[in-house]
Amino acid sequence: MSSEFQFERTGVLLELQNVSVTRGGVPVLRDLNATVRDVVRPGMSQGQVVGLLGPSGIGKTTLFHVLAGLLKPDSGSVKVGAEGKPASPGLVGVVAQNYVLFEHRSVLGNLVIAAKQAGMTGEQARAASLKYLERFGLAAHAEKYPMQLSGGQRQRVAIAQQLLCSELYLVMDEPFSGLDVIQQENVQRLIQEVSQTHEHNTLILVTHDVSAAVAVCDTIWLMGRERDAAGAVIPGARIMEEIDLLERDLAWHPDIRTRPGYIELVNEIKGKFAVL
Ligand SMILES: Nc1ncnc2c1ncn2[C@@H]1O[C@H](COP(=O)(O)OP(=O)(O)OP(=O)(O)O)[C@@H](O)[C@H]1O
Repeated sequence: MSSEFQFERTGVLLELQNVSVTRGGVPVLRDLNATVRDVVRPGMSQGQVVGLLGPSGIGKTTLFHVLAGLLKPDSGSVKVGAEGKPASPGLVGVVAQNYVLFEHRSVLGNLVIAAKQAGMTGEQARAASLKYLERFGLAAHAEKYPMQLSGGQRQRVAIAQQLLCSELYLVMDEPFSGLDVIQQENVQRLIQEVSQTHEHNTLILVTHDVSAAVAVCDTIWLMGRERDAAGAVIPGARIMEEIDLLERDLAWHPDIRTRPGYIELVNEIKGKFAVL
């Protein structure tokens, strides 16, 4: 099936080339290759949402650190943006699972620091921060401290903060963890909104949650380990399969969870986990 939406995948925005990481003498990631291309949609500012999925212990967190520029691979490279710069903390925003914020500063203060870090003057930083607070439905909480926020509000502040201080590219660790279905749908909407604020915005979501990933992503990377001719597992994870949800017409639909093909794909991926 092909998408009912018009789109094209064009220039490379992220490239993992032969990335290998060994820990304690054991290969965790082995010669891993993957590419994110710019999704171009006529008349729309459309970003990219990639889900990084795999069974527990496969190496998702390790790859998350590599993508964030926080862990240098033993060999290979991660290049981001149209200019192919090496991934580094200033270029890549990181939304960790615990939504790290400065607890002794207000919500507005947290955002202003991030914006200044990106080189804005005080006045510009305040204006940009107020814009994000408005966009993320947080304007009424500007003067509150992080401990006075709900989990969902903290997550929105953390995303806004990272959007303010990094260029075009966010990695998020387990954004759906511990949420009920309604909260998941709110986060799903927020992710879609963020991905549509700038054409080059790319979000990479590291998650265990297959249903949520299929609901929100345009591409899924499935991590797993290869087997040798005798059937023995070869140490070190690779990206075994890239699933294009645009081609399957399973992206950008607000009613995705009820569309034909959605449940089938969720089950197909869960079935693959067992053998990865
Ligand atoms: N600092 C470390 N030293 C040695 N081994 C490590 C280290 N960090 C991770 N590992 C090993 O690397 C492998 C991958 O771990 P990682 O945390 O990346 O997996 P994961 O897919 O994120 O797991 P989960 O889904 O359970 O969080 C595991 O076998 C783990 O034991």
